[in-house]
Amino acid sequence: MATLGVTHSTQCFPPSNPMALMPNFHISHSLHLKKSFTSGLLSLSNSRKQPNKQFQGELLLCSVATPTEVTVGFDEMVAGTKRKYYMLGGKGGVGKTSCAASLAVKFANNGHPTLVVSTDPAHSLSDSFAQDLTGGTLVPVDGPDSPLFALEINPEKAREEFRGTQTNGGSAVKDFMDGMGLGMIAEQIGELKLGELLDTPPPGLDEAIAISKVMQFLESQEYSMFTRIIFDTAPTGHTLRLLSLPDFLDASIGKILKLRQKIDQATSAIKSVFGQEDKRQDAASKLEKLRERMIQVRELFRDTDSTEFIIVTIPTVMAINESSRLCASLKKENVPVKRLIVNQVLPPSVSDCKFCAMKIKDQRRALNTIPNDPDLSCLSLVQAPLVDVEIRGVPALQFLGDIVWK
Ligand SMILES: Nc1ncnc2c1ncn2[C@@H]1O[C@H](COP(=O)(O)OP(=O)(O)OP(=O)(O)O)[C@@H](O)[C@H]1O
Repeated sequence: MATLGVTHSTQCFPPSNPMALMPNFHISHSLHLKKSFTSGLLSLSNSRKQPNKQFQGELLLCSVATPTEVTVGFDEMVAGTKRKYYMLGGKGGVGKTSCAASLAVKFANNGHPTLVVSTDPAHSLSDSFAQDLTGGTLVPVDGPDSPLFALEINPEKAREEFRGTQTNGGSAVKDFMDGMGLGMIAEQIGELKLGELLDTPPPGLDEAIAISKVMQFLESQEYSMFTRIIFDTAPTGHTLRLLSLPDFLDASIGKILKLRQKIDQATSAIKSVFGQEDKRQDAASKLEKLRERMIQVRELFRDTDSTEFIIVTIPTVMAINESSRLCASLKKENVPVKRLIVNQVLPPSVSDCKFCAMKIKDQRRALNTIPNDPDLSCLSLVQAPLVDVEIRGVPALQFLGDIVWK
């Protein structure tokens, strides 16, 4: 079956020709979409009769400029059977889920048993795969050649465990100290933000716990088959908070535990009177566990051998600016980032639609800011076209994946 495809080049900035930022769309017969994903993609239905016709518009020939350039195509992503983690993040609504799901399908079709996980509280993986993935367990996705499983993890539910720690631990410590007349130490603990930590968990904690839960799953034999793990993360703000969270928690929990230890030692003779020893121990060990998990998440995010953070954006100045800030924060935190996906790029218009012409111009203007951006300019740029149907279901994701992941 001849179906539509769109080819484009993977780019690296700065370009030799900064104007050469419009995508080069080709029609190809190379895609074989399973089932019937044959709608008028890219409004190019007429061109189906003219395979290999190259569309109007400038070639996207942003050449490689830096001598340190690393090839970051799909070949590099797919190579090897050692487990790799890909985190996709960016502004809300830019297409993170569509890109994450399409990457998962592509890995699975290239022989990798793959797990795609959503840690965004507003899940859309189910919608993307057109399959019910709710329930917090691994669900097999029908269609790809190798096993593909998806998991929508409920970050709030994952936090319940920690909520338990907050309630038990908080009241146990407070009651205990009130009873002992240790108001001064209570104040000290207050300064250590114990109350804050226990009453209002810092932003990013939900997602960090969700990620650490997935990592726990993955340690078990049952899940050892997965060689590619993709995280569809929550929008940028959450990611930024998540990145700084482990250090904050590490320091706070560490101080809290140290102080508790001191209190426990000082009052060991009479603390059994309060009958809360078990509860306190439990709270302390949960806090300790939480700290260990946060350290694990921090290490995962910074592991250049196994992890890559991929920024997804759209060609608007606002989204690109936000991506730049995200990129700067990721770099500052030593999170490996090499790729920028610019999604929903309009194909050059063949009609005399004024709105389209204006929109294309506007997108081009936004795209032109990338080569001059100090943080984004060193990333490898991949452009994905805006298609004229919603990307839903495995055949559609396979189609998108073959465009984006080359
Ligand atoms: N290249 C594209 N062409 C056409 N539609 C697209 C494209 N990419 C994404 N979409 C559509 O845009 C909508 C939002 O996409 P998606 O859910 O992947 O974004 P998101 O960044 O994960 O959103 P959120 O931040 O809300 O989780 C969906 O309806 C999706 O089908």
